Amino acid sequence: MHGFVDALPKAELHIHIEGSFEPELMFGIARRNEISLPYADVDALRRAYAFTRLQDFLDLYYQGMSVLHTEQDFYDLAIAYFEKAASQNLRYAEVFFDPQGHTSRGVAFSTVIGGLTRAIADAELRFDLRAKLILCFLRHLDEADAERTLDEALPYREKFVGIGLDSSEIGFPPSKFRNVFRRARDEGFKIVCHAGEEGPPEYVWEALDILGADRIDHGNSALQDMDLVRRLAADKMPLTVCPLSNYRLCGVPELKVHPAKRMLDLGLFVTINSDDPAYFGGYVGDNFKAIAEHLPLSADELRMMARNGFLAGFMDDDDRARCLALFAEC
Ligand SMILES: Nc1ncnc2[nH]cnc12
Ligand SMILES: [Zn+2]
Repeated sequence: MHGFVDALPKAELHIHIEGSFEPELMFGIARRNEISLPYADVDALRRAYAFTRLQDFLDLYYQGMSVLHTEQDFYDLAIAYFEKAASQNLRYAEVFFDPQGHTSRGVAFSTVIGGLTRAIADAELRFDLRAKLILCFLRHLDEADAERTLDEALPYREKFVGIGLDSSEIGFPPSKFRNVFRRARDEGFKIVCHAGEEGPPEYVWEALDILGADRIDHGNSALQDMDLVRRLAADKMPLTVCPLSNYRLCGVPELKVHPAKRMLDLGLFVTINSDDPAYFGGYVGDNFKAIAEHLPLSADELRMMARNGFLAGFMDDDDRARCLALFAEC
């Protein structure tokens, strides 16, 4: 099964670039910027990656990203992700970034987007991997902050395809951001939203009906509401499911009870993604292998989920046809 998974061409639509920050690179960049991290070494930092819920992880995620300052730092972060993911046959990625996590520390928006877009251009040449950016608002901040971030981003509008919503979920419903997402939609951006990772099915309804989401990031709690399941299935709404993330954040006690198989059986449109691979112990291929090992999935189901990643990507029809042709051989 591992050889089959290795050979599958993969797309991932749910990867936070700041969550791909491996401890070795983090220490290297911290040293370069003369910043000290509150851990003795890489092993001590990795030992801290024992999470019981989303917020435990987010606390370390924001601490880790705080060593990123220069355009080169963002380039190094992104090119390392592309190189690693390409080694697992990643061919297409839509990459989230959290500008407020950087601009709030005095790093210019142009520095962040400059480094990321330079890495995307190099990844295409070096790894035959195409990537696009999705700008995410932090939902623990207020809507006015998201509005200011959108204003700041609009001069760079050609450099990203969508707008998303991430960070702490419970207590921060999508409806809190209805105005800024209406503006983002009117500006022509695709909309994605983390919903149902830890939060209730109502947040998934809000992402659909109030934000107008084109995809739902996670969506696990939708399984608690059969009307919502029927709606998601009828709309062929893509769910960007993240098995190792759910396991490491204790959303599921064991991978063998991960809902990916149940979602497929209910007719949902499932894609497989890594979320924050440096923190959750695996890149996109590792996520496919984890579910292939622990769930009763057929080769056809694994292939379908890999194809779904390309079907749900925000790319034009020619690019999609080129990507889907990769499946002719597997
Ligand atoms: N899994 C996740 N959920 C919400 N916000 C995030 N930001 C980075 N990873 C996240
Ligand atoms: Zn995420």
